[in-house]
Amino acid sequence: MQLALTLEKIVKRYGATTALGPIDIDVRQGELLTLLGPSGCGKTTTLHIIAGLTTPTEGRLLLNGRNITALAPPYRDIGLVFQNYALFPHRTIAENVAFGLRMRKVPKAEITVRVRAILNVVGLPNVEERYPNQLSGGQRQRVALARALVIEPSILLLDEPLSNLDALLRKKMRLELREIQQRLGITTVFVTHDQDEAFEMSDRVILMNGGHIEQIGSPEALYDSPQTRFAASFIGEASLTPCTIAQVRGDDVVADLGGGMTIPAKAVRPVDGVGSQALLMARPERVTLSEPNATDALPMTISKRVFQGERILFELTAANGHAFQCSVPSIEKYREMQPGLNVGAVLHECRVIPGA
Ligand SMILES: Nc1ncnc2c1ncn2[C@@H]1O[C@H](COP(=O)(O)OP(=O)(O)OP(=O)(O)O)[C@@H](O)[C@H]1O
Repeated sequence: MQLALTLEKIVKRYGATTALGPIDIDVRQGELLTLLGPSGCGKTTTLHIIAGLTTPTEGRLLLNGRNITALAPPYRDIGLVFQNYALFPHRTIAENVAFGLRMRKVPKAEITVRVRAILNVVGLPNVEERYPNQLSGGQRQRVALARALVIEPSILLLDEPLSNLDALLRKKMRLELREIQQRLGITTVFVTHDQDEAFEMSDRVILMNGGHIEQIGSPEALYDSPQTRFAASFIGEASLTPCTIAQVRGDDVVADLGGGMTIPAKAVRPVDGVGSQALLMARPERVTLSEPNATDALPMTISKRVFQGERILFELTAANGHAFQCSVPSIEKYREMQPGLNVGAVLHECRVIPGA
């Protein structure tokens, strides 16, 4: 595994307040790594430190093995795309895209060829002579991407690049962006607070919270094995219930939720043994409904029903008072189920987070 960029013990303090860190991040060659997390968690600060727009209070940055911590932004070999495009309004698209090449004193003839080529890559042939206000939001964002890519940077930084686009275009653009990133094989660090975007686009996701890293992993790993209460509640929908470990065999455990309710689950890391406290995570789409007395099913009552179009979300309440969410496809058999109905619920593929 080749590393493109390393953040070593990076800290950012404003006066007495630590906004970020210490954090360590390794960005692998060619991957798309996403910084995900709620507002104020430190995503932008991290990205700006990589770009050289913010100076870290402590720590080192290595780009392809070279220490760039003290290097000014233009010398960092980094392409940057912001959410507001930041195009020059009175310059043509060709001039906008050519900007970085002109700064680098690339010969004119070569600039023309490279600008045309990169506009083709982002799917915008024949717009060179237009001005930014003659393009749609999605097209402008592709111009901003072309401008960052034309200098052939070692690393591409994307700061919420899709957040100014409407929902439909956003969905289309994230697939396009990912496709371009993979085709070029360009190492990319992407900032978003949108989980769907992070999941669809990333090789790995860094979940941040309060200036520190909560968890790093593939989208699947984050979804399937959240390591903390925060990760379990931030990523996807989940019912989280305190439990006591009743049985342990490797990572297979039985969680005791009280009132005679026990549920088999997988521990996301070794538990502290029988009797230890943990958190049980059940994903709504992994709950199936059957008759109240079906084998293996837990007796519950539908306490709430939310019609969502494609799916129906039920809240189920067990006799011991614990509530669970259950998401089912919007088909006839479920449409008829209303609050007050007694059902049997099977909670599949539950996880146990030790000590959370
Ligand atoms: N110039 C500054 N002075 C003081 N504190 C700052 C400054 N810039 C950022 N912070 C603080 O640093 C923390 C991290 O901010 P940052 O902008 O990196 O968060 P973020 O995850 O990008 O949030 P958002 O999604 O809202 O952009 C926040 O608590 C913020 O208030």
